Amino acid sequence: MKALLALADGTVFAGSSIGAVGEATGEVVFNTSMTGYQEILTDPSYHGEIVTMTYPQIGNTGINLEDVESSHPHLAGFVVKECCQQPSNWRSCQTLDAYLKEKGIVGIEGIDTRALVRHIRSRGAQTGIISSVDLDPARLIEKARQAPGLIGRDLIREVTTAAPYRWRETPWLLESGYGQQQEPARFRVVAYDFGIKRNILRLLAAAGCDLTVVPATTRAAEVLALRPDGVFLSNGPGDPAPLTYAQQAIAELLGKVPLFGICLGHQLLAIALGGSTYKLKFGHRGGNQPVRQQDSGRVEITSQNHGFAVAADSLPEEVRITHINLNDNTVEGLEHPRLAAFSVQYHPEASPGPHDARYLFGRFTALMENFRNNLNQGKLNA
Ligand SMILES: NC(=O)CC[C@H](N)C(=O)O
Repeated sequence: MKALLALADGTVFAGSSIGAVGEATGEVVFNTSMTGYQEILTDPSYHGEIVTMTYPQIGNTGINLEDVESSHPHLAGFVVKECCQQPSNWRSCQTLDAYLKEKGIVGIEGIDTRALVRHIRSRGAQTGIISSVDLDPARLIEKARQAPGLIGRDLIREVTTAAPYRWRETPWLLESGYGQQQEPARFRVVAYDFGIKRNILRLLAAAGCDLTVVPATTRAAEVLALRPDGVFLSNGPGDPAPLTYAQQAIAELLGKVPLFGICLGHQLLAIALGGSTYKLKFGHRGGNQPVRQQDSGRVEITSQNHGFAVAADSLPEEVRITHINLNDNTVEGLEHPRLAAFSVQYHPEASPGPHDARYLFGRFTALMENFRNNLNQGKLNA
């Protein structure tokens, strides 16, 4: 069945429908990961986005029941060059196409994804529409123009948990699959769910954190009432700027409890510290983004998925920029030593991607340990 992808600037690509028959609008972005499409589909940070995979064949290993980062796909639409109809993998139980159909995700294949990505890189990310029900280019371009962009919208309320829950699952092992936390946890951690990826929770559980996941709108006082040793600020979709309730909660937690943020959590922490964010031309999405640790000069290859970034010159003096992106020198990590808070723009949990940055989970537990010791010695008065 025929399908079209139309961009707000009037560019139209013709291809074939995959997944659900229908129409979907969102910001058209691209991800350069060669694999990991299941994790990408189910990463809640893609809510509101139409994701184009630059790797030409997607779906080769099918769909399994395990490699998911949340309960279901969140992205608005999916664009591939070729959707593999004969997957081969010992865990595969479904084709990508059947999965997208079952989950109601509209997709398109058979377009020149290289031309699309080059277009986005030169013109910038913009809204677009995939349709397999309306094939009139002019009408689709108009619908793409009418569709809301990402700026100024609160998307985290649409993906956050309705109620708090506990988490004990640990990372996947080849011999035994996902594990369960065994030893008594050393740290009580409250994790804000702005659209949290499960592998973050698994790695925190493996690092010895007793986890309570709370809705995005939870107030600081409610978090402190749980007497946490640390608070984690998750990844999530959309623009951090309009999320004033989350910024306020973080500002109230600063100095009272150690904080660790990833991606949207990093952006919200920066705003709570007095900084600001801006929209990148086309963002960073993929598994090979080089990031330099400013202290050691070491380079990590990182997994990333973001369209907004922290403005370096907006940060107050006490905030240290700890990591920078070597492709475009944007801020990739920061810390406020006195207030025991740090964050990264990239994804140390990978899923999918390299594991270079897993040390950050250990940094969080060390920070909590230190904070606790200082409290016990009556040293901390921040
Ligand atoms: N993965 C994320 O948390 C993304 C953060 C934010 N939504 C951005 O696009 O910049």
